[in-house]
Amino acid sequence: MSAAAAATATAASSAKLAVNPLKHSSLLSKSSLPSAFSIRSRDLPRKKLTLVKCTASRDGAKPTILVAEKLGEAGVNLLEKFANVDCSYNLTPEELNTKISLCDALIVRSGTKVGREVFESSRGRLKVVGRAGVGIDNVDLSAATEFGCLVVNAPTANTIAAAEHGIALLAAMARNVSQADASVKAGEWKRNKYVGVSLVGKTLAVMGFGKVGSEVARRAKGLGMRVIAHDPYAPADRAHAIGVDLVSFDEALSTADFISLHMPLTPATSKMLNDETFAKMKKGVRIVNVARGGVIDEDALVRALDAGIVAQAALDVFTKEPPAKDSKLVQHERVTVTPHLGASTMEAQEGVAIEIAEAVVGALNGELASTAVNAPMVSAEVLAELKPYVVLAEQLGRLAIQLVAGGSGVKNVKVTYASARATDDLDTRLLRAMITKGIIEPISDVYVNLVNADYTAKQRGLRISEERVLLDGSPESPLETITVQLGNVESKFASALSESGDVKVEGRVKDGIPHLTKVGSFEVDVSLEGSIILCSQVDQPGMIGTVGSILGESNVNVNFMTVGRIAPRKQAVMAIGVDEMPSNETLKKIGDIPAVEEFVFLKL
Ligand SMILES: NC(=O)C1=CN([C@@H]2O[C@H](COP(=O)(O)OP(=O)(O)OC[C@H]3O[C@@H](n4cnc5c(N)ncnc54)[C@H](O)[C@@H]3O)[C@@H](O)[C@H]2O)C=CC1
Ligand SMILES: O=C(O)C(=O)COP(=O)(O)O
Repeated sequence: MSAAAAATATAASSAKLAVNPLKHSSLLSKSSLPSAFSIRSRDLPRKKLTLVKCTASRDGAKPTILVAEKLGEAGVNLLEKFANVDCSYNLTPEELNTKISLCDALIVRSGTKVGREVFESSRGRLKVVGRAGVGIDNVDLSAATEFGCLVVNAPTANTIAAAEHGIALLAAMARNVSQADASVKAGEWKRNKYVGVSLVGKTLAVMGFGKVGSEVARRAKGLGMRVIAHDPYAPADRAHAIGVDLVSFDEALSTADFISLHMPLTPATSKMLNDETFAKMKKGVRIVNVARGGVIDEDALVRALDAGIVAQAALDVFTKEPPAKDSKLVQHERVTVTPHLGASTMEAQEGVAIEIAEAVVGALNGELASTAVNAPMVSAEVLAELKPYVVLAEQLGRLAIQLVAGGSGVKNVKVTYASARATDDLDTRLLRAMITKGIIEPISDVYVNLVNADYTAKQRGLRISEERVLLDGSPESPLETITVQLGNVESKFASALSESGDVKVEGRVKDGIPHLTKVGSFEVDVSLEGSIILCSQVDQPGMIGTVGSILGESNVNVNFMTVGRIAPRKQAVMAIGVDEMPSNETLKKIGDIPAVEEFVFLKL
């Protein structure tokens, strides 16, 4: 007798009427297909792949999107085709917190602080924050992630606008354009006072060689400048391709005549220009900032200007926006300022509005946003290939947890991916998140999605270890099998225990459809759609017919039936896929069949 069979014998009586206690209720609608054992599962209605779906559209109602800052018309039009759109600008933090509990998505630019209180006030309804621009320093990403709220941005549509504004400020500063303009308008004509400096032949240090930085570099080369760049993460060959040398931070500071800032504001870049770093600069350096005010210690900049270390500065961004009217920095006569206009061109605003509207609508529709900031970004091709495996992963998690007696005690999850693909050619983040979702959602009120899966698992003390088994053969499909094992648990269906005592289920994708292929040590084959009844019995003739008749009499449509057995006439597990939920009475009749030792009903 195998270990599983032995366990079955002891657990059999207590598990006889194991009815699913789960709250998950998304049953497939009743199929119009005839009740026969040979129905192909691909004929059944398919579930949509849902990674971060909003609650409102689950009920069929239109979602509500709050647009809290001016967004280009084309973007608003796009949103209105899909949702109720509330364009309310200049909200106080209190007004925003009140409104947000009625919204599924929020769209902001740089002027709205989306802090923890916003997510708390939304009470779980807010599913997407769209940042209509690049910098997401005004959004509390950890709070968003904790609350399972996806944050997306529009990272490309304003790149050129920001780069052009950087160049505009560079040239305007070097030639005192704004000061001279104000002077002429005040009735003066001071040609000697506003003599500038030339750009050609000067060294420009681009700090942050990303999208904007590299476009600034390209344009500055066109103006005849020597361009160097500092960026700890940028590839040297990309810089070389446009004739730029990547240098260290200190070398950039000490050799530059002009410094242009293009890194994001992060804890690491906060106040990276400060008293100490200004002291390393060439005397008379000129600084342009179209990144974020916070990357400069503004008081230190005033000191550096007064000390003559910095000859001039041109600033589009400030630590606090708008800055105080009497700000020494803003009022400094050698400082040129604009009110955060980097992204403000007609073209960029139109582009950004469309980019963010598409991302937000896509996310509310459950699509994986390619501009997600707090969730794995997976390309459309990879996602298309992984789609059935993502469904398989969630269903295996859902099945495994339902096989555990008192499911909430689960702490250890082992996932094994068997694949002929090289390790770095298989992105398991999505699969892990979906297994986590499948395990946690049936036993809690937490809504798990791709955004908060790892965080939620950690919070609940769920340790998920992943293992790869490298198979021989051609890696046409990304995966052969996924196995989910829950360790140190008791099962309500003892035959689901592996030899090592874990609850174990294995599945694979066949013809694009996820299948359950193993329960404990028993090989089965049932498509993962609808619900499943697992019965353990001594293998004998007539079992399929007996169970089939009970289900048929109760008008429960069977879509699949298989029997996995250790050996003929020994222990067997029968897996029955059903389209409808059988009544308790029907389940009891199955449990009362003398040969049935234990059974369990599992909802997908
Ligand atoms: N003033 C405005 O209206 C606008 C401002 N921006 C700001 O410009 C900045 C850059 O935007 P993109 O180029 O689109 O972003 P990006 O992500 O393409 O580039 C940022 C670059 O900074 C680099 N970086 C990170 N830490 C660094 C460090 N410590 N030192 C040097 N480089 C570092 C990164 O490796 C990356 O290459 C962002 O802060 C964004 O918010 C962007 C658009 C408009
Ligand atoms: O995209 C960015 O990072 C910007 O700074 C642009 O900000 P804005 O959308 O104009 O408030």
